[in-house]
Amino acid sequence: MTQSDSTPAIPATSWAIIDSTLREGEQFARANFSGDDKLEVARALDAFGVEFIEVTTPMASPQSELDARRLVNLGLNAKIITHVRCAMEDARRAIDTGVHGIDLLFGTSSYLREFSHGKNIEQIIDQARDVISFVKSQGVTVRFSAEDTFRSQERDLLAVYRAVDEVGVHRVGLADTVGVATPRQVYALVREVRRAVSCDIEFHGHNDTGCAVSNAYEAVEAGATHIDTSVLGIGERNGITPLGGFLARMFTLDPQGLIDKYHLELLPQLDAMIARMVDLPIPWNNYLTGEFAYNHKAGMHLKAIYLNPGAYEAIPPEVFGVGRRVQVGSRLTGKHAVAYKARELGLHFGEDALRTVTDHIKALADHGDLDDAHLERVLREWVSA
Ligand SMILES: CC(=O)SCCNC(=O)CCNC(=O)[C@H](O)C(C)(C)COP(=O)(O)OP(=O)(O)OC[C@H]1O[C@@H](n2cnc3c(N)ncnc32)[C@H](O)[C@@H]1OP(=O)(O)O
Ligand SMILES: O=C(O)CCC(=O)C(=O)O
Ligand SMILES: [Mg+2]
Repeated sequence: MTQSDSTPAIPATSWAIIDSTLREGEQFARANFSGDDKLEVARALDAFGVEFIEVTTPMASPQSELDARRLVNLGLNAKIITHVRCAMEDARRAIDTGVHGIDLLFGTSSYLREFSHGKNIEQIIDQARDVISFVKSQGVTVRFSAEDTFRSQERDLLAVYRAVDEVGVHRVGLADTVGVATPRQVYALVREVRRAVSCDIEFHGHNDTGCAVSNAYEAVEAGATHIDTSVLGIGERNGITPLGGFLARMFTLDPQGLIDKYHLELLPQLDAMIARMVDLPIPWNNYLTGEFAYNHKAGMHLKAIYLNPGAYEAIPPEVFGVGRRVQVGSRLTGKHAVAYKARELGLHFGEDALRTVTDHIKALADHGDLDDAHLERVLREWVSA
């Protein structure tokens, strides 16, 4: 049973989405959004109701800078944030675009300290203090994230997070940059950071080991307030927490809360829009919107599905604007499913005939599943046979 009482397991009001399709998503191999694409994506995310939209740094290229300005000028409800290095020059350029918020990052793992920027923890803290103070002085919301958090030393992380909290950062970020964290590690570290700082906490999780959704969930359970997503999960390598997957996870914990917060029925359009822009199909097993996400086939399932779809569905598909498919013409079918299908066609079989026609369908399906037209033909032939 989904938990739909007045006290949800994890209230949807306790977290917000920072959708990074226009930042992390732009780092996906097949993404090369035009300026107009970005406007379309931002408007669609805003109509859906995400709270924040993260966009590529204006440092990346002249077009990126122009696009950031255009996105800010759309006047959406969603707040526009840009994602920049923890450097004064980047912060200045970001503020100049008029964005509502700035996401700063600095790698704290030995990998990134050695091979990316070459700074030690003290230097990171000093630079973070300066840049955060500057951004705050401009009246802009600022977040600081320790890139590659889960391969960083805990004592370094806590020193950095405490230092930026003291200078009044609005949010700290934990980033599973290479997708290596386990759900239990995410829970434990977010819990630790929750005790160490008073500001909000953001989580950004990659999917290299298939844990992006569960890690985002654990982060929220441990006290994270903001979760990074992208539509279809697009991002560097195999991507990050997908918007649809994260919402599916959270829906079961507070259905009404999600319905109140977002236009969930617009998810199929969002997924289809990004699939079109990156010129790839929506994966067949995609959360909620995959072609077969609501396909029911086995006879034991079909019997119950006809009586109450909730028997084999955690989330009602119509809430997310999708439909279910009931596949009756396979060797796994059962008499209840065949009887329902027959009734839909206005046909009625007695008990013995039903058994016989069901067995006949199974035997036929041993040579390949029957599509709807074939199934109908068989049922009509056998009812009069
Ligand atoms: C995990 C992530 O996804 S992080 C976000 C990644 N996003 C991007 O990289 C956005 C697109 N990037 C770009 O357009 C470019 O990389 C730019 C404009 C940011 C920088 O371009 P370039 O000056 O040509 O440098 P390049 O990309 O080759 O190298 C990265 C530079 O950033 C520095 N750097 C890396 N991380 C940080 C940081 N957190 N804070 C400050 N500087 C940093 C590196 O030291 C290096 O500078 P250096 O040459 O002085 O050593
Ligand atoms: O800034 C962040 O928190 C995340 C940056 C990023 O994309 C990553 O670390 O994978
Ligand atoms: Mg990332």
